[in-house]
Amino acid sequence: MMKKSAEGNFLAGLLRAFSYAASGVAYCFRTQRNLRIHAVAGVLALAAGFRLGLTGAEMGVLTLTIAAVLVAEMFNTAVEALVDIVSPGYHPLAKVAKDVAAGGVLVVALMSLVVAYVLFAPRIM
Ligand SMILES: Nc1ncnc2c1ncn2[C@@H]1O[C@H](COP(=O)(O)OP(=O)(O)OP(=O)(O)O)[C@@H](O)[C@H]1O
Repeated sequence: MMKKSAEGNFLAGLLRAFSYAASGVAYCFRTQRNLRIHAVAGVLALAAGFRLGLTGAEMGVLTLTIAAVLVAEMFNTAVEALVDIVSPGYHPLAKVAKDVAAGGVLVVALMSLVVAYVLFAPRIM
């Protein structure tokens, strides 16, 4: 009896954690235009990958690259929210935090263009 209720608590906790995480994803999609643009670009890239016959490993690399861009956008959103709580007024370190988080998104987005070129250029040319 005790064991069953412990399992129930475990499952309920797991479900609760999942629903918090899902609401974080939903928040980002609702409020972040760049994330929506990146997600659409990612879906188009995956469709093009299937159409052009990328191998399984290539599709894996493409998927991980798309995920890296989306995750960077989400962490950027989290950093922005934290900075806005901690430092609603101007602070040079708040600027550093936001600029570095945005820079991380820029780096991974630029690298994703390189990955797209390496994967798609040989198929297209
Ligand atoms: N509290 C602050 N102190 C100092 N500089 C800030 C502060 N808040 C924002 N900034 C500067 O303004 C820039 C834009 O900040 P903002 O919060 O508007 O983010 P954003 O990049 O426009 O993101 P989004 O439009 O997705 O909310 C930051 O990158 C940073 O350089």
